[in-house]
Amino acid sequence: MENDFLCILGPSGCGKSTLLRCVAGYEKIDSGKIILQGKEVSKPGTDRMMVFQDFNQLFPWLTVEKNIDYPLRVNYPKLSNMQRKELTDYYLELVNLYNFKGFYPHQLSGGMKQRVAIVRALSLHPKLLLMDEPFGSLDASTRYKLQKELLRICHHTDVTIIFVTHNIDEAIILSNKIIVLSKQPGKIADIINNNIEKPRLPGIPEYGELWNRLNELMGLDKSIEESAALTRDEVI
Ligand SMILES: Nc1ncnc2c1ncn2[C@@H]1O[C@H](COP(=O)(O)OP(=O)(O)OP(=O)(O)O)[C@@H](O)[C@H]1O
Repeated sequence: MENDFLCILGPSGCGKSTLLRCVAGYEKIDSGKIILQGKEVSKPGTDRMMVFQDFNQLFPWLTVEKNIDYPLRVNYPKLSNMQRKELTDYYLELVNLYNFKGFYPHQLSGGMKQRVAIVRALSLHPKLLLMDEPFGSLDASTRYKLQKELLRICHHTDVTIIFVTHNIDEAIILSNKIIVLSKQPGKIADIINNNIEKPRLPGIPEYGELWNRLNELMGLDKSIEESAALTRDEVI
């Protein structure tokens, strides 16, 4: 489906990244098939672009602008310089980084690098944007800002996102649908439609109910209240 947001949620080591890498075409699968719009996936392609957790996925020797321009030049050689520039400018404006186009990756914050990586992937107009814990290395407040930013970006594209996370809150805040994997060996524990109205705030009763259900499906033992208390204690 176009413009869908699917989260793959599961505890550490259950095979979330492996599943995503299979969809990307990076891994050989032992059995079964991955079909995208009627075609079997057998190798990587620009119809499925990946964004990783690692901040160092940009080319360090190229400016922000050139980081977006280079894949466009390689994959769409018929685009003129002007067309590529228009596309690059459009995507940089989409993530409010136009003024940073001359910067090199080492001059950007982690959150800014991830935003460049997201629009670099989107500029190739993939059907699927595959995201492997892209905000996992960010502090809580930047992570929250980028989650909101990602939802905003989604409104401007027709891409479908498959987003891997082990963070229950992240899955609830972002997704329309959640595939829950159980502990290793990972099996699909359930597929859940997430229809909670946005903005999804932890105080809403449906939020707490879904949180506890996901937690139980993942085979974890803490309730949302215990988890919040733990976080408070850690902060104190
Ligand atoms: N279906 C599978 N068949 C064979 N090996 C698997 C399968 N799923 C996972 N593995 C192996 O299990 C290990 C952990 O998998 P993976 O990194 O995908 O887990 P994860 O859920 O993404 O973990 P984390 O959240 O800690 O990143 C890897 O070595 C991977 O090769």
